[in-house]
Amino acid sequence: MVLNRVNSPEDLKALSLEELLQLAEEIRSEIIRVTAQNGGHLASSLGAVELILALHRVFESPRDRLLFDVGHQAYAHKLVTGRKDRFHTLRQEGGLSGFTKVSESEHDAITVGHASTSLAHALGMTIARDLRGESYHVVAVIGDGALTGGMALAALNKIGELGKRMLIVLNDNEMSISENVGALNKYFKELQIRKWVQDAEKLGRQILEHISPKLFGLVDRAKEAAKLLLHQENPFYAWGLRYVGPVDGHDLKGLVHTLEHLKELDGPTLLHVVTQKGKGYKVAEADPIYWHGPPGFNPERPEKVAKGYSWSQAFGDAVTELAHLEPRLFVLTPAMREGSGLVRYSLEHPERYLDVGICEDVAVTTAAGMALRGLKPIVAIYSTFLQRAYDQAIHDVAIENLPVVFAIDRAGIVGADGATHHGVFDIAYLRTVPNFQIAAPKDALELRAMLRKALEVGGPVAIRYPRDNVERAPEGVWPEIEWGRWEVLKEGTEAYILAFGKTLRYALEAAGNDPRVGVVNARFLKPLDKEMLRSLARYKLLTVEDHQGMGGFGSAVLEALNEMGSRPEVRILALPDRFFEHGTIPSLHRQAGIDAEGIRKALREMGLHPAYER
Ligand SMILES: CC(=O)c1sc(CCOP(=O)(O)OP(=O)(O)O)c(C)[n+]1Cc1cnc(C)nc1N
Ligand SMILES: [Mg+2]
Repeated sequence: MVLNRVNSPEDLKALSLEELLQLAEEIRSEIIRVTAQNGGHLASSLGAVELILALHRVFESPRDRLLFDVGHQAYAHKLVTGRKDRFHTLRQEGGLSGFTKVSESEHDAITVGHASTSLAHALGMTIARDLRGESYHVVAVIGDGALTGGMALAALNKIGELGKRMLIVLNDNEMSISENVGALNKYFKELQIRKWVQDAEKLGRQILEHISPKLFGLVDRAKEAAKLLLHQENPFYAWGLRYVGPVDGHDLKGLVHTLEHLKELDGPTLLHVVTQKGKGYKVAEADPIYWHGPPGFNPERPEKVAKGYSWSQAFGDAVTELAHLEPRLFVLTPAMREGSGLVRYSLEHPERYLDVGICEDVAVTTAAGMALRGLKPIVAIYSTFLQRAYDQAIHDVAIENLPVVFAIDRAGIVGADGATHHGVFDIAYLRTVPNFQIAAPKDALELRAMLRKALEVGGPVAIRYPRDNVERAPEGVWPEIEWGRWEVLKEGTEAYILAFGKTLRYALEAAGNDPRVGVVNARFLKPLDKEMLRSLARYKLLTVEDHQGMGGFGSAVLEALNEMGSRPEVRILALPDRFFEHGTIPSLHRQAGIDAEGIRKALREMGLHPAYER
């Protein structure tokens, strides 16, 4: 096993080409083995194996800084930078992160999980390097999907202007999670046609050199002139970059040769490599969408695992039906068609569906444009990724009180993707924005009711729901809902648990059949149901939410009680002021004290000991 002899990137330098090729295969097997047991970003990491080995062969990490955009394709990087013995802990609680993470290794140049940040990071590093008179290399690997992000393109603009030495490697596999979108993506495809031209040219060159070196010189000069013409419209030239490629991203020998050459060049260079997402694992090559991030699987007989019916699917089914009832409805996604449950919708309503690419800011402001011209847009977006469009939500939607619905998926702790992906800030960052209304349904029926009503109430409405399974609601059923009204699910004589969203299940479990403890489905956070809150102010109150405590649902309840001059005993159960790493959702909820056990503990502390303890 070659991998056994690799404990740092330094060890790659001593390997022969055959050993490097052997190492690539061993790394592929290890990625498959561990992802099969832990789940993870399989296809992206399989596609980047040769590229990562070539980079570590040519550059000297950690002196040279290798940046991986999103960081989900970097499993090979982890394996050759001293973490192979811990690789089996990938994405497990207390184990290796599924992305690169500065605090995890000196070889991890940036902490990532959100896309399109690598180029601005690289820009900053080259400025720091030059200002401090240092001379290391800065290399940023960015996928074709991540390059659809506005901050990547804006950083390119600056990189090209400053002209500082750096290498940008565009890892082009024509895929985001779904098929990639955008004009640049189309252009890359054309360039790849040129790749076949290059291959033919290479063959022609060999023949010519064999026949007549003179003739070869003539043709070579003609080719250079043509190339200049052909490349004129190459946008990377307009961005002030040297463009090289496209080259085969799985040709380890060719990559090493090219990188050795590019390493010597000054200024910013973009190397366009063409890879196959899922390379080396038939099922992942055939279906890079499912195998982008599969849950565990049997590596010998890899089959798709049928997941339960999720909130995302409940949302997708609801909007697919709703579009038949409301012709002005339009659904937008920032590159998360599968994740947001929109495959069915996109097939049934292609003319009212838009994947803008990995650019949440564009999704929100495009929706604002649609709303200004009479459509009823719904932006389907993960809580964590909505953070990328906060100003757009305020500046382009809320100020004019536009009718844009935000279907916020993955609201709350999300599990193995960890701190970069937990959706635990959206209540705080939306609640303070005038005109925004915020709700959280208790089940799929209530989600349908809220979505339909949200299209009528006007103004920006955020409906948040968790990463979880949910009981399917019958098609065609659209229950009524009293907008802004909470729902008492269980009466109590001494205390009430006010639960927002997913934690309602924990509240009901904790209250059990204790007659002293009532439970409220506090499904509207803005507007808060102040009438019911006033009526409950004579009881002890316990709020519980899957969100940061600061600025969350509990804060809103306290502010409202203060406004009405009520001073009941109130306890807030929410996430403490720290980041939560990767782990299972139940375990992280337990750590945060917002699960049924945490609620029981809080009730005891409020003097409501369970009967068996009295
Ligand atoms: C992991 C994750 O959350 C990924 S990986 C990915 C596709 C990246 O495509 P790229 O071409 O860059 O890489 P490839 O997989 O190698 O093809 C997306 C959209 N996401 C979700 C996502 C959405 N929006 C933002 C801002 N960041 C992320 N990470
Ligand atoms: Mg890609």
